[in-house]
Amino acid sequence: MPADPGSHGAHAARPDEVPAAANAPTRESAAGRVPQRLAQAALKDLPWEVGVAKPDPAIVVDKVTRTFGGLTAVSVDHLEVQRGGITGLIGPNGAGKTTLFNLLTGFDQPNTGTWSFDGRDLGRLSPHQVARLGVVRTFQLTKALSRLTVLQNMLLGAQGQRGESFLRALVPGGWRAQEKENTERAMDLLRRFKLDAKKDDFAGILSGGQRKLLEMARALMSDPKVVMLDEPMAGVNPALTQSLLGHVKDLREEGMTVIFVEHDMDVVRDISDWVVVMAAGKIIAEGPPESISQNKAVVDAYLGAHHDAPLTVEEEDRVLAEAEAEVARELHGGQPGTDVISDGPGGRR
Ligand SMILES: Nc1ncnc2c1ncn2[C@@H]1O[C@H](COP(=O)(O)OP(=O)(O)OP(=O)(O)O)[C@@H](O)[C@H]1O
Repeated sequence: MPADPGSHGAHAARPDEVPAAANAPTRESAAGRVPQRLAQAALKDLPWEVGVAKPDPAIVVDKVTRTFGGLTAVSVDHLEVQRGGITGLIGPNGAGKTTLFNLLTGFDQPNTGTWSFDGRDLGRLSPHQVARLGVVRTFQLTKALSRLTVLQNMLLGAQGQRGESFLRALVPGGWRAQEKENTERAMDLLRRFKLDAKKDDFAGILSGGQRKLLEMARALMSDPKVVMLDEPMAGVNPALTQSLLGHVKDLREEGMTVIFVEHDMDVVRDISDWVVVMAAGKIIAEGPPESISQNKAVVDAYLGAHHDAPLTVEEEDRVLAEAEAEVARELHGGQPGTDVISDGPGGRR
C-alpha cells in the first residue's frame, strides 16, 4: 500500500499514550516511567532536522553510500538512531530503505562510509558477526523458507543470526546441547507469538499475519539489542494488526531499539517515537510522527514518486533492471544476499 503522508488514521499516536503491551508485562524503569515515555521524552525537544544528534544513539551512520551501476541507492550523510525507541523508516518505492537495512546488518557493503552500534564499528562485518553484536533484521518469508516447518525456520534463524558453523556441529555433544537450547528458545518464542501449535506446519501455509509473527520471532532467536523490521505489517489482515503492533511495542518495553520500514502511515504514526524519511537514497526529513505529514519535502517526494507521466528512458531501464533482479532472486531460491546486479565493492553475486 502506498504511503500517504497526508492521511490521518484511526491509530494516531497520542503523546501521552502508554502502550497496552499485549503479550508481556509493561516494565517500569527505576524512575517509574515506561520505556515509551522515556524514548519520547528523550526525543521531545530535538529540532526536526536531518542528521540531528540524539541524546543516546545506539546506531550512528556517517557518509554511507551504495551505488548499483549508475544508480545511487543510498547516500546518507549522517543518521543517529535513539536507543530504546521505535524509529520508523519511510519513503517512496525505491528510496533506498531496504538497501540501508542490508548495509546496517552486514548483508551488503557500501562504497563509502562508516556505521557503528554502541560505538563499535560495524563496517565489513558479516551478517552473523553483526547479529552476534546484537543487531538483527527480519526477512520476508521466501519461497525456500515456506517449504520448511515453522520450527525449522526458527532454528535456521538461530543458525543464520548466530553464525553456528559446520565445525561446531563436529564437536561431540556440543551440537546436540546447542540444538536443545535453540529448540527450547524457539518454543518459548513460538508460545509468546501464539505459533506453538503450528510448529510442525509448513511456513508456507501460514496466513500473512502469522508469517509476520514468525519473521519477528525468528529475528529474536539471537536475543538482539537492535531489531530491524522489514514491513512488519505488509499483508496482515486487520484482525492481527493490533496483535502485531502490540508485539512491536513489547520489543521497546523489553529495552530493545527498533527500526522498521513500513508503508502504512497509520502504523507509522501509531508506533513510532521518531520517523526518518528517505527519498532517492537520501534522508530528506526526520522528526516525531506528527512533524512528517506537514513537511513539504516529504509531500513532494511522495507526489513525485506517484506521478503518472510516462517513464523516462533511465526510469524504464531501472524498472527493467529491477524486474530482472527480481526474477534472478526467484531463480536463486529467494535467499537474501543473492542479488545478481551488483557492482559495488562488497556486492553479492
Ligand atoms: N541488487 C541490486 N541491484 C541493482 N539495483 C538495486 C539492487 N538493490 C536495490 N537496487 C536499487 O536501489 C534502489 C533502492 O532500492 P531499495 O529496495 O533499497 O528501495 P526501498 O526504499 O526499499 O523500496 P521499496 O519500498 O519499493 O521496497 C532502487 O532503485 C532499486 O532498484
